[in-house]
Amino acid sequence: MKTLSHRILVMGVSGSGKSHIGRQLAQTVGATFIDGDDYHSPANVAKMASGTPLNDDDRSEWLDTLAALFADYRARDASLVIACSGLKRRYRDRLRQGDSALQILYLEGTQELLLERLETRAGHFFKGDTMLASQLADLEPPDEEEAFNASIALSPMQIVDQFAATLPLPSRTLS
Ligand SMILES: Nc1ncnc2c1ncn2[C@@H]1O[C@H](COP(=O)(O)OP(=O)(O)O)[C@@H](O)[C@H]1O
Ligand SMILES: O=C(O)[C@H](O)[C@@H](O)[C@H](O)[C@H](O)COP(=O)(O)O
Repeated sequence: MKTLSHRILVMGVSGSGKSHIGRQLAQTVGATFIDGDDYHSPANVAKMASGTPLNDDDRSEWLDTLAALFADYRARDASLVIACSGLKRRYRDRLRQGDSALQILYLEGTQELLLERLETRAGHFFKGDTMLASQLADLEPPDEEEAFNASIALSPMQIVDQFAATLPLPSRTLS
């Protein structure tokens, strides 16, 4: 009996709600939650904390580590939600590794609302409007083929419920 499992990427710029909503989504669909930021190297964290945006090279090993986690859970038919900025299309293709079943939730918001969210968030290494501007500059928004797009003006549960409704039921078993 094959059980449907999910691999889900929650993407967006800093402050879009990836960690907060990704955690709630994982609970809703019965998946493990991994915050991609926990896998940044100390050098990357120090670089961002100093106000210097990451570049493609900085992100390379980090993306491969997260891609390996998706592949491991897929091989075990286990459900996983990863919160990861996934700013560029080629980053998301790297995380997907040809897994057409990988689902993407894209959290979209205005720069004003994003800044407001970053200001309300305490004790995070990622700060400042220049850093957010660099993220928005790097962002290649997915189209509707690639991702489900949710406005961060909605409540976390509204976003989770809307996205979860698009998924095949994870508990349904297939004979
Ligand atoms: N939909 C939402 N509505 C209101 N506040 C939110 C929403 N999503 C996230 N937040 C809050 O916004 C801040 C940034 O969320 P976070 O998950 O840290 O974003 P990211 O991981 O994308 O940087 C946190 O204080 C979080 O509690
Ligand atoms: O790709 C990047 O430049 C980083 O991953 C960045 O997008 C990420 O957002 C920061 O690590 C801050 O973490 P939060 O997104 O949780 O604010």
